[in-house]
Amino acid sequence: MNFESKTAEELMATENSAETKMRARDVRVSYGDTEALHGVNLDVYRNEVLALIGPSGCGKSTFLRCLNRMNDTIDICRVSGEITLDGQNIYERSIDPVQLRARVGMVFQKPNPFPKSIFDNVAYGPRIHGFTRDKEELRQIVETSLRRAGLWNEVHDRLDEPGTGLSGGQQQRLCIARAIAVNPEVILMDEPCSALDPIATALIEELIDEIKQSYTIVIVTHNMQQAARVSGRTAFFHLGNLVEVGATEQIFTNPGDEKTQDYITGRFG
Ligand SMILES: Nc1ncnc2c1ncn2[C@@H]1O[C@H](COP(=O)(O)OP(=O)(O)OP(=O)(O)O)[C@@H](O)[C@H]1O
Repeated sequence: MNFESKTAEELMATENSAETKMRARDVRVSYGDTEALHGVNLDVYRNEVLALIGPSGCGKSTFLRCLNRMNDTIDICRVSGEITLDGQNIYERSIDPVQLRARVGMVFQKPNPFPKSIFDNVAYGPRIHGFTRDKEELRQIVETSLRRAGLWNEVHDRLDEPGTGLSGGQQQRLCIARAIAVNPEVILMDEPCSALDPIATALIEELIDEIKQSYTIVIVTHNMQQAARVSGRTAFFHLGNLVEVGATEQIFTNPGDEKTQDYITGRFG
């Protein structure tokens, strides 16, 4: 059987298997009276890079924000359906969204370092979550996170300087270091390179390639070459629906749906 072309029933059957890190079932999202996502079923596998692609306004970012309840912060937004992380419904009352966002971190389109020093940007999460017993442990976490984000060599001698003083690409790597510092399991990236030049973009793509062994990554991108370069699977969204999901190579060379074909060949979007 083709692993990538499971029916909804077969997907349900895998719900508790170790390969599924996050599972979305019949996810509907409305902003006020307007439904933006019309019942999405999608699994995110452990340690994969999953790319979400599709024309502007199709609901990629809306879906991404469901995965760590960032939509909770939008007053008019309503989410229904079920999303699980390791089998647990993340919309249960008992789930603290702040704790959830430590497990499912997020990197935004525009680098958004806090108006704090480089050190404090990375130390912020471990401090508020009480991860460290002493200053040395915190320093270690900051160094490790900056190293993993490929930024240590550029900033180790100016950790006290403001994060906002770095270049755009460095700021984005700082934001990745900040996400990594709380030891997340999943990292959501919402067009993380759209504000960056090609060199800074290449560095972020290399970084994604390096860190994917340790994290599950879901990335929204408008750049199809980027999806092809960084992801193992790609999901194509259109007008609030998930049209298809499959191995990236298959989606880009032999998509199952005409709409996907039209999008990847530039006929719309
Ligand atoms: N905060 C919001 N308030 C009202 N409507 C919203 C809000 N955010 C998104 N929408 C609407 O939901 C739909 C999906 O938007 P979303 O940003 O998820 O799409 P997208 O595929 O990520 O688009 P893009 O590629 O342009 O970022 C759009 O019609 C958009 O106008």
